This record gives sequence, structure tokens and C-alpha cells, in this order.
Amino acid sequence: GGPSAYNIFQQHASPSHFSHSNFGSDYGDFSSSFSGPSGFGVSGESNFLYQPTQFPPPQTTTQDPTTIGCGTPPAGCPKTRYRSFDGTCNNLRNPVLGTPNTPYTRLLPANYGDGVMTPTTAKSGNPLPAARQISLALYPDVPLEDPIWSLNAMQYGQIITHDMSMIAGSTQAQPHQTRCCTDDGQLLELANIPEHCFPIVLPDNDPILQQTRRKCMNFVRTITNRDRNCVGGHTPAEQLTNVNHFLDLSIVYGNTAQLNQQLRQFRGGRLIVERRNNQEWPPRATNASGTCSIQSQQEACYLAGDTRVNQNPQLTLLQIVLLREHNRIADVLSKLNPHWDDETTFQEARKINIAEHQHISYYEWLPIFIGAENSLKNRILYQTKGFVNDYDESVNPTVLNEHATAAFRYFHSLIAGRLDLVKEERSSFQNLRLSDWLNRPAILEEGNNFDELSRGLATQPELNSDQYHDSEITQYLFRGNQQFGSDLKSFDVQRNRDHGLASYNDYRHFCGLKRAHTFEDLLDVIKYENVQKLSQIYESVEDIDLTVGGSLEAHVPGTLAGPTFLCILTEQFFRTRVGDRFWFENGGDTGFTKEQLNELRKASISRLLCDNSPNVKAMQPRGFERISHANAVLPCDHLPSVNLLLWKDINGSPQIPSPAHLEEDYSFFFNK
Ligand code: HEM
Repeated sequence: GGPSAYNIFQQHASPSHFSHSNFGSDYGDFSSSFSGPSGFGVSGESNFLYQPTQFPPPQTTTQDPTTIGCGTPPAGCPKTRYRSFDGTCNNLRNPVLGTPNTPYTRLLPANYGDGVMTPTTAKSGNPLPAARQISLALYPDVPLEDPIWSLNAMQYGQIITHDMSMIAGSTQAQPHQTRCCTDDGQLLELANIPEHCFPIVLPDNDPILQQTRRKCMNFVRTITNRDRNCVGGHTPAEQLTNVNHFLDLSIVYGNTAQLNQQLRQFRGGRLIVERRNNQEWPPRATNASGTCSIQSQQEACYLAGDTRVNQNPQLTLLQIVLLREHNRIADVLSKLNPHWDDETTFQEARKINIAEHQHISYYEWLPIFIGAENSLKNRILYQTKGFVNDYDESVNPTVLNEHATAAFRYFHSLIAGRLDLVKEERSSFQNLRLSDWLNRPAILEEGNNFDELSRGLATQPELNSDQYHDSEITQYLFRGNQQFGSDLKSFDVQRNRDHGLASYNDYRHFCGLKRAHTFEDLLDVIKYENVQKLSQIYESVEDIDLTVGGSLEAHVPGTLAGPTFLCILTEQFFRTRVGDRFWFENGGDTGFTKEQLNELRKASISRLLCDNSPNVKAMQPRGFERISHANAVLPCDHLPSVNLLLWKDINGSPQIPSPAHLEEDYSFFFNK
């Protein structure tokens, strides 16, 4: 390696260029460029905060009403302290902002091959080096474990991801219905390739090709606002995401009111569950054989707020934990407030569950990934016992394409190919091979697997955040019964080009590093060996994909990412917080009382697992961190918990419990 890379890198160690005033200024203010009218009125008499006539003009030009459009403006915005399921009316200036089927946004203009929609090419006009070749050369399987962080940290990251975005047109689990290769993995004749295909071609030295003779991996382009006729002419395509953009547990509650209806029991504020083996499980998916890789009709395949719920066992486990947490909260609220109707109990439980999730995501998870100091400096985290009223309706909460397609996917490197089953005394006695259990969640219901995988999450290390990737995801992903499968890293590189992201060099510049004129200029943040490989793979330093360059940078100390990805992640998590009118720390009509807020700040991933994995009786306090002397396993009831007694109400309004009521005798609750 080149030690000089690290010396120069030290100059960039302080993330001072992440100050928000810098973002967007060079490139037009993306964070406040809303198309809607600037003024809006709140009518005191009306039940609506926002009148339909005040809506901005629809984003569409020639929208085809038979397709799901690029965001449908609501008929009006009711006055309510609860968020909508689809995110409409979160932003009252533009109520469609952050809703499903709307485009991602970008920090830098797109770089399509034709300037409008075709995948990115090299500056010379040649095709870029094959995605799979890059994956084989730069992302091999070198199993280095993270010395500090548990697999839980990786897994909660995927929960956060799924809460915020999902490229339109893919299932991210099952093989796509559009087939861009022949059934036996050969390239189709040009004339026979279906629309939207962008197949991944395997190079001759490919181990999969050599053993199976497959030459082609399926890859279907993401649906864009041009495909849906929301824009036309020469407007560059923008990809659509089909979930709402807010960090609001839509993975549990659904992204539309319709789906939410299917998930609710409409009794006691609860979500539908099925009881088996004395545990609560999600309801069954309606189309189990189409959704999961099940081997019999009896095998479990779940329905949840997010279609990816069954993708891998640990993801499903956390989804179930969050579902059970809702019902646990709803049951306590029903006991405390028997006069509340189903709707009030449901919405209050949902509100508490979302607040716990936002707290865990930001205060427990985020500092590990983007650094505590960086987060505090950029007004993403606050050290306070008060409210944080930082909502800013001019901040766009939309997910950044650069974040979802490149920066956040860097953490695919943390995925472990084996999932440990761990006993209560923390011995691991068996493990599951990841590729055996993708889209087969029934494994969670066997024996004590749920508890054992739950402990495994907190006990097993995640893999290092580095350029190495477990072959379970680069050779065997979604292999089903086959010997080999797909390659997530090839997907990530190909997706970068499908979405036409600007080059790594452009983002270096945007994020405050020096623009590189030669490959050697990359040595400021990328080690010599990798710069050498890049120079062999790419024709020009200008051609390096953001996904690739960003993933090779040395980390900013105290974080799990290099400076370019850190800059993008920081910008995203700022927007996700400050652009959310219902952020849990905001005071006022949409928030909690200060006492309730400070209870919610006691929520933790460890307590969440304790409370919802029936035979897990002990956990280390910091569940994203591996067990150590400084983070030893403790009985669950030694871990702080959110005291729901503060939600007892006798005024008929769930908002403002008077402190006097808290002195009542609630012994029934403590004895529960
Ligand atoms: C076992 C764990 C995981 C598996 C099997 C997995 C698999 C996948 C797959 C198949 C896709 C779609 C790829 C494409 O077609 O472009 C995807 C997208 C993505 N993944 Fe993962 N992933 C995992 C964990 C994670 C983690 C830990 C993170 C981050 C902390 C993450 C972040 C993302 C992001 C940001 C996307 C794009 C989301 C979007 O559609 O907007 N994933 N992942």
C-alpha cells in the first residue's frame, strides 16, 4: 500500500466541509427549490391546514392516468397530530413531497450516456468497464470481522434503508419478471431484448461462467418519471422510489392507507398477528409462492408494510420485533386508557413506536456510521433534555439518488454470510448459510431460532466496512436451488450507471476534496494498490463510478465511511431529520410532552430485542456494539425502558397528560 495516501488523507480528516451552508450552493439550492407557491395560509376555522387550491401544480406534464404517477397530490391536508401513511401533508407547502412513486432527488445533475436517459458511458463514448469485472477485481471475499460493532448494526442499517427508499420496478428479492438473459444464462439477441434491460455480462475469467457457462446476469433498469410520462421532452430521467421517503416505520405500517387497512386488526389499536408457539407472527402474504421461495404451501411467508420483509432472516426478525413492539405498546395503552377507541390507541402506539425507531436510528446507530462529532456539528444530533424545534419546511426530505444508489450501499460490505445461532449464555452452536434462507422466513419459527438469531444479531460481529464482500452476496445471492446466484456488488455498480450518477470525481469536488486530474491525484484518499487497479480498469480518472471510487476511500476517523460517502450520508440524514414535520423531538401539536420525550430517549435496540424475543433474558446495554467488559450482558430489566405510564390520560386527549395523574397508583402495571 502507499503510506502517502494516508498522510495526505489526514488533512481531510476533519469533516469541516460538511457544514450545511456549503451544500447545494454551487449547484443551485436543491434543498429549497420547491415548485409550489411560497405562501400558504392556515385557516383557523377549517379542519384542513391546507386547502386543495393552494397545492402546487402537479409535477406531471403528460401523465397517463392508467399508470401509477409521480406522486398524487392529496385532496387536502387534515389537521392532525398523526402522520399519514404515505407521507402526504408532511410538508404543507408541497404536500406530495416525500410520498411513494415520486423521484429521488440529486446533489449533482445526471450523467446519462445520451444526456437524457441511457446508462452512463466513458467520457470517450466507449462502454464503461464491465460491472462484474469491477466486482471481481475490487470486491473479493476477505472475511475480516469488525472489531467493535455487532451484526445488529448492519441489520438495523437495512431496516433504515427499507424505511426510506425502494427503486421502482424491482422486488429486491425474487427474480425480476422481465428476463434480460436466456433461461440458461446466455445473452439474448439484440432484437429480442425486452425494454428496460441492461444485462450484466460475465467476463471470461469469471468463476461462475467457468463453472456454469452462464454469461449473463439479469438486470432490469429502474422505472423513471419518463417511463411514467411524468416528464417529457429532453428532461433527464429521474428514477422513482415506491415507498415514502420519511423515516417513519412504513416498513411496519405500510406506505399507503390501503395497505395499512390490511395490516390492522381494528381492535385495541393492534396490528394483525397470528399466534403460533405462544409467539406473535406477521400475517401471511396473499401470494406466498410468488413472494417467497417456499417449498410447500404451508411454509410461512409474511405480509408486512414493506414487500422486502422476507428477504433475509435477520431482516425479517427485526421487522417482527418492530411489529411486536407496536402491539406491546398498544396493549399497555389500552390498559392505561380503556376509554380510547381503536384508532386513538393505534395512532398513539404507532407514534411511540416511530419515536423509538427514530431515536435508535439517530442517537444509537448513526453516530457509529457517520460519527458523533460529525453529527453534532452538522445539527443532526443534539445533546439536550429539551425539545429540538429544527423543522424547516424549505428542507427537502426526498431521498438522494446518490445516497440510495451509491453511498448507503457501501454498507453491503458489512453483511456476514453465516448467521450465528446463540444460546442464552452466549455460546454459538450452529449457523445458517445466508443464501440458503433468502426469502424463506419459516426458519424463524423453528425451535428456538427466533431467540437464538436475536442473540446472534447482538453477539456476532458484522464484517468490516471495507472493500471486501462476503461471497454469499457476490456469488450466491438469491441462488435458490442453484449452485450459484447473482452478485450484489455488480448490481450496485450497474445501478449507479442505470441511474446515471455523476462521476466520483464530480462528487469529490462537490464534497470538498480536490478534483483529480490524474489517477495519482486519488492517492490523497485511496491507497496505492487500489489506485493502480483503478488505472488498469478505467480509461480515464473522470470515468470512475461514484459507487466504486467512494468505496475505496480511507475512512474519516470515528466513522465507517470515506469523506465523499460521508458527505452524502451526512446530507441525507440532515434532510431526513430537519425535513420531517413529525420528527419525534419537535414540540408542539405534532409532538410529545417533554416528560414523554425524555422517556422515549431511553429506547434502545437492546431493550427492543429483550422486550420482543420471548426467551432473551439478558443483553448488553449497547446492542450495536459487540459484547465486552465495557459492554457486558445484563439482565433485561436492568436496561432502561420507556415508561408508558406517561401516556395515561384522563382528559380525553392523549396529548398532554397532567403531571398530577402520574402520581396515581399504577401497581397493576408494574405487576404485569
Ligand atoms: C443481508 C443483507 C442485505 C441484502 C441481501 C441486500 C440486498 C439488496 C438488494 C438485492 C438490493 C437491490 C439491488 C439492485 O437491484 O439495485 C439492495 C439495495 C439496497 N441496499 Fe441492500 N442488502 C442488504 C443489506 C443492506 C444494508 C446493511 C444496507 C445499508 C446499511 C443496505 C443498503 C441498500 C440500499 C441503500 C439499497 C438501495 C435502496 C433503494 O432501492 O433505494 N443493504 N440491497
